[in-house]
Amino acid sequence: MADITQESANKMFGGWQKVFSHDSKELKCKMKFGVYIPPQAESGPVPIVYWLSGLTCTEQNFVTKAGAQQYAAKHGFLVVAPDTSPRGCNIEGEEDGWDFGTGAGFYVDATEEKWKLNYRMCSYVTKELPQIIAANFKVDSDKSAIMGHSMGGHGALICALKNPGQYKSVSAFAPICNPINCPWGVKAFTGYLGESNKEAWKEYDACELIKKYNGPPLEILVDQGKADNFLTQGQLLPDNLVSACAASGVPVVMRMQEDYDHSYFFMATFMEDHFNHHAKFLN
Ligand SMILES: N[C@@H](CCC(=O)N[C@@H](CS)C(=O)NCC(=O)O)C(=O)O
Repeated sequence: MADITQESANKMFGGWQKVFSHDSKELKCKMKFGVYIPPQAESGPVPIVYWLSGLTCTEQNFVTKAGAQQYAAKHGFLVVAPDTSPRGCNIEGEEDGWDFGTGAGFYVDATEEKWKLNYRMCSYVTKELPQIIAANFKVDSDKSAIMGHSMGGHGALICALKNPGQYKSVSAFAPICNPINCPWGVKAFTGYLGESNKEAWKEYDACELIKKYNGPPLEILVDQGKADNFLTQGQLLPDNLVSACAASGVPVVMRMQEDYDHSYFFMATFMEDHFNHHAKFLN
């Protein structure tokens, strides 16, 4: 294995849940990521599913709480779960809040002076990490999918929309659908991309990117809990995604789930459906 260090390994559903660390060239710091290696990887290259987590998460939240490994084992998918931001870069203000800086990279490549050296999560997820996975695991990179939760749901949508063809399918749980119009997104984009450059903001907004998407057909699956406190606070704006998809002819299945909240309990409940969705395009 080149350039990555195994931090942990646990046998699970016939495969292995592992965590690796490495020195990221994009982020210029040490990063960790989780990899579930399904039993099928012993006999040949397998498809890859990338998972992007939400605010405050590390690579651990998905690994320990989503219950996804059983479905990855069933379908034979390698599942990669990176951290949500650079860590320990000693940038002034990095640790001041839970919705900006550490744990809140927002999957953008920052352009503001203070952040632009390290906060390059878009390039990390779509370029550096896929290269590392291809170099170190028995995978078929042409068969990649991406999914995520909340800030990571936003990340999954924009990664798929900005890189036509790189991901065969995309899905999300409670994604931040329209960050340029919600408080979390406005705070993050102001900080990372600058207050005045609204055109740059649009390059990281799923509702804006859908308007100009011109790649292979994408069928988006979204689950959203109706009892999600961040839905009521206007952070997620799923209706805006449905409208943007309708206007652009991009198919989206938006499932509003009665009584479910924003947590991993909600996601674990519907995780199997998301893996079945990706299996339609990866197998
Ligand atoms: N910072 C708030 C909320 C943060 C939050 O809900 N984060 C979501 C993603 S937006 C999450 O996945 N948290 C970690 C977990 O539930 O394991 C808190 O800690 O109460």
